[in-house]
Amino acid sequence: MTKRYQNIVVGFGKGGKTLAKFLATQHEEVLVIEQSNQMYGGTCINIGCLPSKNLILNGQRNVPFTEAVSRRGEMTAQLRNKNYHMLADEPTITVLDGKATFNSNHQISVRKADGTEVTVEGERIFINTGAQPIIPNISGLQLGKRVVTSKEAMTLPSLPKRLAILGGGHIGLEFAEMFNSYGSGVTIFDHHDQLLGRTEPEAAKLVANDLKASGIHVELNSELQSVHPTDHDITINYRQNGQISEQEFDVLLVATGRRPNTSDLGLENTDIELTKRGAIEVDQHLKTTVNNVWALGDVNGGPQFTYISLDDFRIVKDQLFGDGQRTTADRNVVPHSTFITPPLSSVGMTEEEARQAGKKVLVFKLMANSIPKARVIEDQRGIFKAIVDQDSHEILGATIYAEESHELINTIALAMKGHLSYEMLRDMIYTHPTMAEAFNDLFKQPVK
Ligand SMILES: Cc1cc2nc3c(=O)[nH]c(=O)nc-3n(C[C@H](O)[C@H](O)[C@H](O)COP(=O)(O)OP(=O)(O)OC[C@H]3O[C@@H](n4cnc5c(N)ncnc54)[C@H](O)[C@@H]3O)c2cc1C
Ligand SMILES: NC(=O)c1ccc[n+]([C@@H]2O[C@H](COP(=O)([O-])OP(=O)(O)OC[C@H]3O[C@@H](n4cnc5c(N)ncnc54)[C@H](O)[C@@H]3O)[C@@H](O)[C@H]2O)c1
Repeated sequence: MTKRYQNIVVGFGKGGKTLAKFLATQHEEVLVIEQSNQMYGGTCINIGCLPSKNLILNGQRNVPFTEAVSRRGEMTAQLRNKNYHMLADEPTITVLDGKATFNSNHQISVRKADGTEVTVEGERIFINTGAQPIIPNISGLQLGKRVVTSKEAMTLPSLPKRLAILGGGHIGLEFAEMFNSYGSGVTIFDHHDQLLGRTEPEAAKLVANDLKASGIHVELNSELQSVHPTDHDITINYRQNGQISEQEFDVLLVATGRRPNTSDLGLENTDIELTKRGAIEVDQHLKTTVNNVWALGDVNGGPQFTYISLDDFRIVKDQLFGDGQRTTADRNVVPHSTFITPPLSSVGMTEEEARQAGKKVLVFKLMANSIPKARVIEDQRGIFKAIVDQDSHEILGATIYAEESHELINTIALAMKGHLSYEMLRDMIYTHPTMAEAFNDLFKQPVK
C-alpha cells in the first residue's frame, strides 16, 4: 500500500532538516528519507565543513594524524546522533532509512538497506540530495585505495607520506594545508594558471607563494594525462607547459568540484527538469518544473555552501508560511571563505569582473603587514582589495587574504547589502587592536 504524507523531504541535508523541523512546529506531518544512517545531518556535519575544520585545527595543534582522525569520528558521531534525534523525536516526523527514487511526479520508492522497498506519496516534496565529487575522465583515475575524495581522505588509516591533490580550489587548498601540518609532503595540481579560479590574482599569487613557503608544491597549468595506481603507490603523468612529467605518490586526493546528486533519483520518470549542468531546475522560489516539488541546497545548482542551503530553507518557509517575498533574486551578496592560514575570503565582483560588466571602478588595496593587529597575531601575510563603483561609491566586491578575514568579510557583505558608501567603512570608529580597523586605512586612497 502506498502511504501518503503531507510533506516528504528527500535527503537529510541542511535545508531539508531545518525545513522538516519547522514544519513539525506547525504540526505538519513530514517523512524524511535518508539513504545512509551515517549521513543524518548531511554532508556538512558528517563529511564536509565540520570534520574538515576539526582536522585542520588538530593539525595546527600538533595532534598526531590517527588520533585526530579518531577525534573527528567521535565528533561526527555525536553530531549525527543529535541531528537524528532533533527530527526523529518530533511526533509528526518519521525518518526513513533508504534510497529514494521517483516513480512519478509525487510518488517515490524507497529501497531500504535490507533490500525491501516501500512506496510513498507526498502532497509536497522537497529534494535536498546534495552533491557528489566530480571524478574527471582521466585514464586510470578510479576511486580506490590510492585515489580518494575528501570523504575518504578524512578517514585514512595512516598519514600518506606523499599526497597529490588534483584541484586547487576550496577543498584542495584546505586539505593541502591540513595534510602538510600533519607532516605529509603535498603537491597540488591544477589545470589553471592560478589557484582558486576566479579569485583576485594578487591574492591568489600570495596564497600560492605562502603555500610554497610552507613546503607545499604547487603545479599550475598541469593537465593530468594518466594515473597508474599499484598496491604500493600511484604514478601521475601530467603535461605542463608542453612537457610531460611523472611523479610518484602514496595517495591522490581528487578535489575537482562537486556535481548535484540527480543522476539516480529517477527524475526521468517525472516532469522535473534539469539544467544543462545537471542540477534540478528551479525558479526564484526554488520550485521545480513540477507543482509542489521544490529543490534545496547543492542539488539545485546554486553556490555550494551550507549557509546557502539554510537560506534556501528561508525562501521555502517564506513561500509556505510568509508573504513569499524572499527569493534567490535578492542573493546578490554571498561571501565565502577558504579556511587556510591566513584565511582567504571574498564577496561580490573581482576587479576584472566589474570592468567586464562595464563599471567605472575605484580600486583600493592594503597589505596586511601595515595592520597593528596582524603584528600582534604574528602573521602579517596577505592583502585587502576592494572594488568600488565610482559613481555610487558602493562596494562592488572585496577579497581579503589575512588573519580573521572570515569574520571581516561579513562586515563588507553587510555594507554591500545595506548599500552603504565605502566612506562609511572608512570613517567608522573601530575597536583597537582589531583587523577591522584596517578598513580606516584601506579606503583612504584608491590606487592609481
Ligand atoms: C570537504 C568539504 C568541506 C566543506 N566545507 C564547507 C565550509 O567550510 N563551509 C560551507 O559553507 N560549506 C562547506 N562545504 C559545502 C557544504 O558541505 C555543502 O554545500 C552542504 O553541506 C550542502 O548541503 P545540502 O543541504 O545541499 O545537502 P547535503 O548536506 O549534502 O545532504 C544531502 C543528503 O541527501 C542524501 N541523499 C542523496 N541522495 C539520496 C537519495 N536518493 N535518497 C535518500 N537520500 C539521499 C545524502 O546521503 C545526504 O545526507 C564543504 C563540502 C565538503 C565536501
Ligand atoms: N570553506 C568552504 O566554504 C568550503 C570548503 C570546501 C568545499 N566547499 C564547497 O565545496 C565545493 C567543491 O569544492 P572543490 O574544491 O572540489 O571545488 P572547487 O570548484 O572549489 O575547485 C575545483 C578546482 O579543481 C580544478 N580542476 C577541475 N578539474 C580539474 C582537472 N581535470 N585537472 C586539474 N584541476 C582541475 C579547478 O581549476 C578548481 O581550482 C566548493 O565549490 C565549495 O562550494 C566550501
